[in-house]
Amino acid sequence: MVAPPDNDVLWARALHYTHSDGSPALGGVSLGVRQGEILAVAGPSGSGKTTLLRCLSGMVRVRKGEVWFNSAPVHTLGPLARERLRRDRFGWIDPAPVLVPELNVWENTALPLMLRGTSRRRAKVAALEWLERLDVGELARRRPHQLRQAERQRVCLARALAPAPTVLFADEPTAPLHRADRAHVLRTLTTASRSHGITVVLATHDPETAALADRTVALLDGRCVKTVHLPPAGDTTEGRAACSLSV
Ligand SMILES: Nc1ncnc2c1ncn2[C@@H]1O[C@H](COP(=O)(O)OP(=O)(O)OP(=O)(O)O)[C@@H](O)[C@H]1O
Repeated sequence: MVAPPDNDVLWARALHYTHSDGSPALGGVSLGVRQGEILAVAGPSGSGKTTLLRCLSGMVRVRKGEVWFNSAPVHTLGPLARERLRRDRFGWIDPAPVLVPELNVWENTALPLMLRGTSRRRAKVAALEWLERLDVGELARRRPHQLRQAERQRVCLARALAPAPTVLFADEPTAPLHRADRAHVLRTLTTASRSHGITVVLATHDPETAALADRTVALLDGRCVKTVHLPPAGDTTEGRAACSLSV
């Protein structure tokens, strides 16, 4: 077993995954994600994006292949160790906003921090800061059922960012949003990632969303078909769109 290159925070080699009913999902995916990078995983519906994120984050154990986080072999960890890794180092955003209905907005946002051992007081401060950044600070005392879908998704984003995860996995995070909300949420996600050095693995089938990433890995039928490298973030939008291919 050979450890991954030092500059990759996350690294996968020859990942295979077949669902319990026999449906094939990944057929030998290899990739590396650098510290602080925003990597888009693009591809049509059913291409394996969600499954890849679930394997990389340790949510499911890969059937064949390797996943490394820094120098830790995630593929050999047991369920408890993977759970701890997800709690302490990773964040996750689902396509549909899922919040605890009995807790108000700031309590939902503070929850991952408190699970990590942060005091309720400090977790509340961090939660309120992130809710403000996402323009939902005034909703802090409301319950999830009192919010619009787009507001709930912003709360989910605040909840994922508040603990400053090393890697944030975002599975179609703007799927339930209108165009204007989508742009705002994506801007917040990319700005937060760059200012806090958070690595983001972003599954999307939307080319506009993928264009915000530093690099895109395209999947088709569970296999990587190409990698698109974009110029550094300081370049113009036109420059970023003119990407190079390294198949
Ligand atoms: N729980 C499951 N049981 C069986 N097959 C599944 C399951 N989840 C996904 N699949 C199948 O695995 C393949 C990959 O699915 P996956 O959800 O990873 O793709 P995706 O690119 O994220 O798609 P989408 O954009 O629609 O979410 C598809 O063929 C899908 O039908």
